[in-house]
Amino acid sequence: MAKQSENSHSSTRHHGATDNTPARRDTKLDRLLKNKTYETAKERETAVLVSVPPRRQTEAQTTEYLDELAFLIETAGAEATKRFVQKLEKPDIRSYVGEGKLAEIKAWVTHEKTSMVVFDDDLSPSQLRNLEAELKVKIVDRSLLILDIFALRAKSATARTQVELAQYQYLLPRLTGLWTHLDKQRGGVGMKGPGETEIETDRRVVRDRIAFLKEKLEDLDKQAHTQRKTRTNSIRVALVGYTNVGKSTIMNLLGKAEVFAENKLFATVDATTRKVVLDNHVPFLLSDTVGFIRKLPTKLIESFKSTLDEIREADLLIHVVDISHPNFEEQIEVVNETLREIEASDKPTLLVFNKIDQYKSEVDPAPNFADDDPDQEFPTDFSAPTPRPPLEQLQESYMARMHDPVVFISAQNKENIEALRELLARRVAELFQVRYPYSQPYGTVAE
Ligand SMILES: Nc1nc2c(ncn2[C@@H]2O[C@H](COP(=O)(O)OP(=O)(O)OP(=O)(O)O)[C@@H](O)[C@H]2O)c(=O)[nH]1
Ligand SMILES: [Mg+2]
Repeated sequence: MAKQSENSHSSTRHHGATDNTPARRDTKLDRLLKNKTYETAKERETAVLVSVPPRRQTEAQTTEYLDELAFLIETAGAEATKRFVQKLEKPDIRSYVGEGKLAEIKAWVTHEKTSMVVFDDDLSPSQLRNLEAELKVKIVDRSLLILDIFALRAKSATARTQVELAQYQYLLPRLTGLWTHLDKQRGGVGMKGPGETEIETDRRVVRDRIAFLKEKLEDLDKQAHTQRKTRTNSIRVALVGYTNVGKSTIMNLLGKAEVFAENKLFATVDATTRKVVLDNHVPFLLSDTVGFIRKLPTKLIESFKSTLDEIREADLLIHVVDISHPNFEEQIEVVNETLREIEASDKPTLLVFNKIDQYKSEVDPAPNFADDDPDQEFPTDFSAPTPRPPLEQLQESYMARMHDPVVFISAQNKENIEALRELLARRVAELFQVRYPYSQPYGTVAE
């Protein structure tokens, strides 16, 4: 099989998703030159991506999902070098992919430098074991990858405890024989979880640890709850949305906060709250929260209860959407679905379409993956770009369609921010009136 760089034909890739165009050769030599010193040039781990899309899934969707997986891998500090796709009715119960595809992956892994194989789904404990035995490299599934990124990002005691809890819950059913033959390859992506000794101890120890972490979280929760109680008489607003849509950037704009914003997935894992006073309007509390993503592991949602409380207890949600993303409509759905899951879907909501500066009314088609073509990351379909409506038309249609107020902005270029401020101030004032009919908003709002 010819060595080929990761599929690079989708111009829908963006946000810095892995971009290995043949033109932009990033050879080992280039990297060494960049790093100057040979000895200290630490090589990035390389990852092979595997996806088993259901037959009804379009090629464009498959590419988008793989782009997102490549972006997650990049965020975790590794590089996606190859993609394997196999359309199946449902994943193989034994090895996730079929026998033939597994042999193909094995051939690649054996001949090309590969640190890990990453699956765009969760694997059952037995699939994980079988794949490890067969491929003899690190096997990372979607939950493990997301947990790894969360572990990198979590800073506060609460977030760290939440991540640790989710890691142990992930580990528990996978204890038997896990990673035993991989001791030498420990470290790097997918391995930031509990250390060697814990992995080798029995389930009881892990269960004890889970119980301990749950108790610790309860304590932290009580403290947070008491803190929140002191913020009486304030309307609480929470920024929600898919990961990387610009929530923290908006938080920084409105709240004059210094929240970490970055073109990486899950830049924010800790919740941050700031008091916001817009000119002479009613002050309110604004919280920035963790972003959502498709197939967010349920266990992770459960263990992030305290962070998600910020959303659950909010009076108003600002649902931020990245309109420049080709999949933005599906992302809206993922966010709405997650809100339903955490029982926060019936709150008043402002829909904020961000990144209008980057909106393109034409999106290049995704490459067409042929089912039985072994080199299927190569596109076989170069049809015309998919047209999308001009921004004005999209705005009109959304404004007419949604029952929630809608505003279109560019947080980066500070475009239309005044409209957002006005809308927000008006909604907060209305909510304040309903909630505290006998209160004066000014001077009564506690920090
Ligand atoms: N082009 C453009 N980029 C933007 C805009 N707003 C934010 N960004 C960029 O988008 C990236 C993600 O922004 P964040 O504010 O970190 O997004 P987030 O929603 O907080 O992301 P997570 O915390 O990872 O869920 C950053 O590189 C921002 O600079 C915008 O209006 N236009
Ligand atoms: Mg953020």
